[in-house]
Amino acid sequence: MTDSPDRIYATPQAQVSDFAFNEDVVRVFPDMIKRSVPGYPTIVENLGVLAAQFAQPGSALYDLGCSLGAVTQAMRRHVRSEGCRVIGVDNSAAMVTRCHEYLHAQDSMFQELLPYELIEGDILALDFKPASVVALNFTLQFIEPERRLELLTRIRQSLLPGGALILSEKLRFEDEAEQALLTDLHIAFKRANGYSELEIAQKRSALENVMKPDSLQQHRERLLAAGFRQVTPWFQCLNFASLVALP
Ligand SMILES: Nc1ncnc2c1ncn2[C@@H]1O[C@H](C[S@+](CC[C@H]([NH3+])C(=O)[O-])CC(=O)[O-])[C@@H](O)[C@H]1O
Ligand SMILES: O=C(O)C(=O)Cc1ccccc1
Repeated sequence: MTDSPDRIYATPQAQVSDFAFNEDVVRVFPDMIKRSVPGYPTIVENLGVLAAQFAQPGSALYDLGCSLGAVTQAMRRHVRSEGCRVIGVDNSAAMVTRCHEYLHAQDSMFQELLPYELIEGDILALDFKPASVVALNFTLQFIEPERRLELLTRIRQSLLPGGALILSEKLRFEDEAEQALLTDLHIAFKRANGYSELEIAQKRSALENVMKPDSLQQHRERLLAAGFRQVTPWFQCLNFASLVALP
């Protein structure tokens, strides 16, 4: 389980196919996400701290679109509330298989971790248990835009008093100049992390039809429409942000 370097887009492809969370991506995912998402390690670690703050005894903590379980691991390390369990959900079989291995490894390294459950399935079809913490860490942007409100409404309905939704996303900016500046800075971040111009361009084209970021205002309005009463950004690094939404 070493971090294999991401070279997926390093060679020219005649036609770049749509990005998918398949076995090739799973193999390099820890390296890919660290080198592509500014602030990712800080967000993940602090998600554990936030989860500990909002966790209610005897409730479920969801990691929706858990990939390899980085957020699940952070929650298991930080949360001390009695009778909680972390439920990781992802619809990529390749991710879930590898996620099991990472969580077993965590179990062998630490004691007194929260129990966990992994579900291979679509978060749009999930039957939510009463939850105190729900994390959507860079997952909502991969959900069809017209289904986002329905998902957030179901999350809101499953949240217990004192709980929270933590939503991390790549942001889009309505102001053209701001969008251009932060896009350029994100490309500079990728370049600084060793990605070539070809890798950056091919990945951008692979993500075009698959990942659809919203603006902060769209997120805020949709969260309020879903029934959340307070929406507070707690982190932003370039065009990547994380919000806490309270029921
Ligand atoms: N409908 C769906 N149902 C379930 N899973 C889904 C769905 N759509 C996409 N996914 C899953 O959501 C994850 C998004 S990655 C999350 C990173 C992680 N949270 C992390 O903190 O490391 C974000 C990124 O790579 O930028 C993938 O594993 C998909 O299979
Ligand atoms: O690479 C990008 O441009 C991104 O916006 C983030 C990302 C990170 C990992 C998988 C898919 C998208």
